[in-house]
Amino acid sequence: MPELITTIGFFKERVNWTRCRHTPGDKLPLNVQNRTKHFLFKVAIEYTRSKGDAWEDDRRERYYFIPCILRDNILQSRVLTTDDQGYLEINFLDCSQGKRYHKKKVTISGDLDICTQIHHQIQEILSELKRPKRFLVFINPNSGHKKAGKVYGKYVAPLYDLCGVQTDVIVTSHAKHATEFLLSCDLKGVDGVIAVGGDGILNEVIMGVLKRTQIQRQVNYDDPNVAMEMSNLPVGIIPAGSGNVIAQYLYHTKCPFTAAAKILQGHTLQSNVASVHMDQKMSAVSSLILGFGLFGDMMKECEKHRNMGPSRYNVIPILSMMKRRTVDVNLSYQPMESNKKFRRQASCPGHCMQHDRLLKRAKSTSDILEDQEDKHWEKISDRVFAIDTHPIMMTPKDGKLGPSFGKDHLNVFMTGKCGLLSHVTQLAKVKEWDLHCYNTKFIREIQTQRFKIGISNTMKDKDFYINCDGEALLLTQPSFEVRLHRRVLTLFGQQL
Ligand SMILES: Nc1ncnc2c1ncn2[C@@H]1O[C@H](COP(=O)(O)OP(=O)(O)OP(=O)(O)O)[C@@H](O)[C@H]1O
Repeated sequence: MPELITTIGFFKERVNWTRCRHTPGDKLPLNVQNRTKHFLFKVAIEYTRSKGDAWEDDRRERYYFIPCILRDNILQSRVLTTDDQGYLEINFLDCSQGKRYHKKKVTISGDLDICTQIHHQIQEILSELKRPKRFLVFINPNSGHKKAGKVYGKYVAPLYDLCGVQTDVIVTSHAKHATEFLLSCDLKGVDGVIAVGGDGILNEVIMGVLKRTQIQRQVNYDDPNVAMEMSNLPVGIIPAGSGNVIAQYLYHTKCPFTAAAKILQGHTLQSNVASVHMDQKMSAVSSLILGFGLFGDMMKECEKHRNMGPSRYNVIPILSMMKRRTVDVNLSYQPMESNKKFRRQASCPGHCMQHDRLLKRAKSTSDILEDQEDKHWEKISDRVFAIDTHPIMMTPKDGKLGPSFGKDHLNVFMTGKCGLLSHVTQLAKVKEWDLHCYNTKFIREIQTQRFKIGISNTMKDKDFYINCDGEALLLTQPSFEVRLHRRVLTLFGQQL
């Protein structure tokens, strides 16, 4: 048995830590108030911390601080006995130190019946929480530092074992293995799919889950005119890759234990994806970033240097910037209402900043604002370095840009001609998620749910790439189409 300290705990406030008084010899009262957001103890407890603590030796007549366990943070409990004495061990998630979770254990000692009663109440709470019980897990041994398997073994498997969660683990043997597997496997009884690795393996899982849903519901996902249906099988990511951007968005940290715990807690949100269509096929889906031009080239270079590990992302982008090239593109898009309003404002006689900006743009580019044949598409021809969009939109939050899931449109950013220094400065601001990072004269912003990009005839013999969630996708024809599918993807995680 662990060493125990006898205290009486009074937990009345909605705080993580609260004051409790030691009263030796008091009979253990049972009062577990668990019906609200917090799991509150009002019991005499004997308490140990998993890490040593200064007050461990001091057993009498003083105040102690004991964690109050949030209902959502209970992991597991069990009753232990020695003669007439009962011990109740509760494992829980401590989130008192920032955004990361830590596993902690509290041991309550006292009358066996009372311990058993509390244990049953905890089991009741756990069943009310309706947490996932079984996961299908894909580990990409090639991700990041090639340690995804170790990460899973160290941080995830022990937690799920402790909580009695069943896992079917597949270590991928080749690229696209996860997608292929998900299209044909039996998912009966599976409450969620977990990718262990980077954004690339997550993308493969998402592709598999979404395609499977469309096939089951007879939706022709290859046709960009057709909206995809929602997949309600949640997908989670244990960060073990190089970038781990989506994990940061969903769990607010790149800590694999925290990600595993948050997936276990079972909170989900609906997210968007953008489909990429070429050659009458859906070539890819993006749930994070879609970048044509500079970011496509950059990702192609990064892939060539995969042997450098995650440090490739520090070096290769600089080299790619030095070699940046422009592309002559024809972009067609279906404008959102806000774009139409923007156009109306420009045609009115009043003076405003938007008015001025649009007039300048009309003079300097060959915008064709209204396609007579199909009035729902507008066209722009321009020479650009990059065209990017983010299915998880970045919106203002606490003085920076932060992720927003499930928005009703895509913001498409076209980076036009600009000096190298200005471009580098702007990208540095994007990296910092500065509020004004796209607010510069060489970037044009369009709001749309669908757009097409065509490369001008003079450049058709060159290779171009799309950065799709960190993977480089080669253009197999000189044009492609992108369509937003709103809230079709269920992800484990929470909006900040
Ligand atoms: N067994 C495998 N062998 C080789 N490649 C694989 C295997 N399993 C998956 N892949 C591919 O590895 C690529 C990269 O994986 P992943 O994104 O997980 O790691 P990463 O690139 O290091 O991380 P990040 O995307 O966060 O930068 C994916 O495109 C995936 O197709």
